[in-house]
Amino acid sequence: MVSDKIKQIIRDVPDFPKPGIIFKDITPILKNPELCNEIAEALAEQLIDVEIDVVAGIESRGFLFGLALAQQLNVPFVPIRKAGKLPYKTIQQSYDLEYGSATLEVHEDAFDVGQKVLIHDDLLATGGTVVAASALVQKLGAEVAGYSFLINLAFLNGKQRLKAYSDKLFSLADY
Ligand SMILES: O=P(O)(O)OC[C@H]1O[C@H](OP(=O)(O)OP(=O)(O)O)[C@H](O)[C@@H]1O
Ligand SMILES: Nc1ncnc2[nH]cnc12
Repeated sequence: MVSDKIKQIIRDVPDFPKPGIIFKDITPILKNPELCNEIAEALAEQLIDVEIDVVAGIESRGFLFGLALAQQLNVPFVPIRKAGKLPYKTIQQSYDLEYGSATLEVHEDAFDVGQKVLIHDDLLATGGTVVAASALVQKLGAEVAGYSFLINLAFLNGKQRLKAYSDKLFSLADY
């Protein structure tokens, strides 16, 4: 199964980027094109019953499979980026994550009012990052259609924080 393959190939790096964090390193996945294809297909398969107009991926690891997922679903892709990277007019949202804090931005014309936006990232930890992304989606008058991750660190209970936006949460490998 794809979840077993992901768990086998991921590298745990203790104390990165801070003492006490066990970092889930997905770079070994990227060296395996067959598994990358399988993951993109499995992400799309999980979403078969979800109405989705756009996939939004979060910089940077959310870009890796976000575009592949959008192509599988045949819908547009929107990059949600860290502050200062997007060239046109943006809106911003600051947040805390498992090991720090940051600001996310999206172009102000990224979504149309009422569009159903699937938020994709590689990993759900505390949920701070995707909550900020959800706030950006809502600020532009669009709706969060659901969330898609390769990995859910379920012991950190990020899911609880997402319920205010959508209870549709999909992941391929849970810890
Ligand atoms: O659920 P949270 O506690 O918010 O943490 C999850 C976020 O942390 C990581 O990103 P990071 O900010 O390290 O950036 P990167 O993708 O550029 O490595 C990961 O890719 C998620 O976006
Ligand atoms: N433990 C972790 N491993 C990889 N990325 C993360 N983002 C937040 N927590 C993480």
